[in-house]
Amino acid sequence: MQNRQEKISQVVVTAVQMRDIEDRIFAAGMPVVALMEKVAGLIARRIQEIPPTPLKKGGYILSNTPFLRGSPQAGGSRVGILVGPGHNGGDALVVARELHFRGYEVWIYSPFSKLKELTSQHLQYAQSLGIPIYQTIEQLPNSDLLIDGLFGFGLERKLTNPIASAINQLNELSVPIYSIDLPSGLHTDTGEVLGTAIRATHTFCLGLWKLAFFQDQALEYLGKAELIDFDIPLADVKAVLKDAPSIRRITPATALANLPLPRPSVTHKYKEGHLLLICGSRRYAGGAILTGLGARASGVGMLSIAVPESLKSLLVSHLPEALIVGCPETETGAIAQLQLPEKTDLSSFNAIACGPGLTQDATPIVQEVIESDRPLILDADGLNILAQMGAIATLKKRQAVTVLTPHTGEFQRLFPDVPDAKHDRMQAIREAAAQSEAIVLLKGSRTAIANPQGAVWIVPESTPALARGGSGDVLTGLLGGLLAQAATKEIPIENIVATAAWWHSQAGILAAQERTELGVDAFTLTQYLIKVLSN
Ligand SMILES: NC(=O)C1=CN([C@@H]2O[C@H](COP(=O)(O)OP(=O)(O)OC[C@H]3O[C@@H](n4cnc5c(N)ncnc54)[C@H](O)[C@@H]3O)[C@@H](O)[C@H]2O)[C@H](O)CC1
Ligand SMILES: [K+]
Repeated sequence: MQNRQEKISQVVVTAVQMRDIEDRIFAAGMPVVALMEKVAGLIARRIQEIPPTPLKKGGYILSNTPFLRGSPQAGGSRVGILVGPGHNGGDALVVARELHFRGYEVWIYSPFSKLKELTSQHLQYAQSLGIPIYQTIEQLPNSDLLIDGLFGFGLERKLTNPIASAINQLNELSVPIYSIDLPSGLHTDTGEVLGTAIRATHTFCLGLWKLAFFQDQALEYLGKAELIDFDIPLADVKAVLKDAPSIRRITPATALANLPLPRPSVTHKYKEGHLLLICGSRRYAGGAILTGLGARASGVGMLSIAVPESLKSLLVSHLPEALIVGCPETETGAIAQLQLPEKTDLSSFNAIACGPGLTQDATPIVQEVIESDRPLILDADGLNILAQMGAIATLKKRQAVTVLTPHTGEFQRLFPDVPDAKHDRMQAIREAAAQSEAIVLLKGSRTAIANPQGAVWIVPESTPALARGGSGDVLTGLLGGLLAQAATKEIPIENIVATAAWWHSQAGILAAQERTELGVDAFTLTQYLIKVLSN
């Protein structure tokens, strides 16, 4: 049985779901005022614990501000608290009061004339304590740290002046900003910037992860994100989420539950999955090698790689364990025809992964594998060819599972009529998966996966080091190898896809830690896959 904390860390909610969960807690008797006190108390404690971080703006380290280190009086830590009209502002005011009593030099910026009742009471008390309160941005004294409690999940509309311009000016200060719940100005679900938004160095997400934390467009505003768990009962989470298609963060515990894939002590290579990779062309030979090396790391029992004849010896030298199938090639050096060894046809394989480096000249091969009854991963040119065939109609005819692994550009070519993936990635992949009846893995800073039933899995951490040619080929091979093995082991395919995406990101993170972000070329990445498991 997973413990409560692990379960909570997998949940991702929308603003409406969060409000419904909160309402159940209040209806059950928890006083609003007590919950705010508890939540803000936890935030205040975390603020005092966090070591000073170098402030990065535009990629440059500006200063190493010694705020909140050691005795606040000695450090002279000055903390500015930004207070909005709702309960996000109320949280901020409780933090202000706590830090004031811990000896910090606190001031409050409260630009709104109308506040919710509880927020207004906390402001009144702060004033009675002698904490200075300012209404306009021009009056604000210097500070070592800002706490952003302007808006939380209650932000409904675009920010306008004067608050929008105040936020822009605050962002310009070379001062770290810690946001409460989420950076003010971000849409809680889409992560869209509503006019403007606070650029936080650190964000305390309250209670449950909100969807915005995994939307690419929000990432540069969030800084370092952490969950403040304030003991939301699991029963309330379940009660609210039961009918909604679930969105889950892939945690180390969930991914590692499948890794390495279980292998009985008595087995043989064909029982541990047989993967067929179809990849490469004279023009793109490296893609085939990288896909093969990704598959190697998966531990797949048997690996066959179909490439144009002229690439055969190259592939053999890089992957001596694989069966390299040299195929007749077009004048341009693409695979012209799949020529599998005698007594072998596509039904000999547990899974097929097709696409990296093929070029569009390999269209007949892609059509052939789509028509097969094998579990299939399509990537790169496999996706471009599918887009030309009409993705939705073509995929709906398949009998076996299909996994698509597009980046945003490929996604738009595949699904031109699905709402823009740049606006709301989760919604876009959900619709694409539902319409095509395929599993859709959308690559990005936070890769997300949807199944046709509407469930979504999110890779919660990654590294920009993976934004590099060939890194997707490695994922395709890895995923293919896992899928071929899973076909023999009754593990749900979605779990395998999520596991592969998590593993790939973790290898990037580990490689970047050891070699810097610049040192993670795709070949190096393949060498870190096993290290993720053996570390
Ligand atoms: N999740 C929990 O269980 C807890 C949440 N807490 C905190 O409360 C906020 C949500 O509070 P709420 O009052 O509902 O909303 P906000 O503070 O985000 O602000 C809404 C407030 O702002 C007005 N408004 C909305 N859009 C605009 C706009 N564009 N311009 C101006 N004003 C706007 C709106 O009318 C409301 O008055 C949550 O994030 C947590 O921080 C609890 O404290 C603890 C439990
Ligand atoms: K906020």
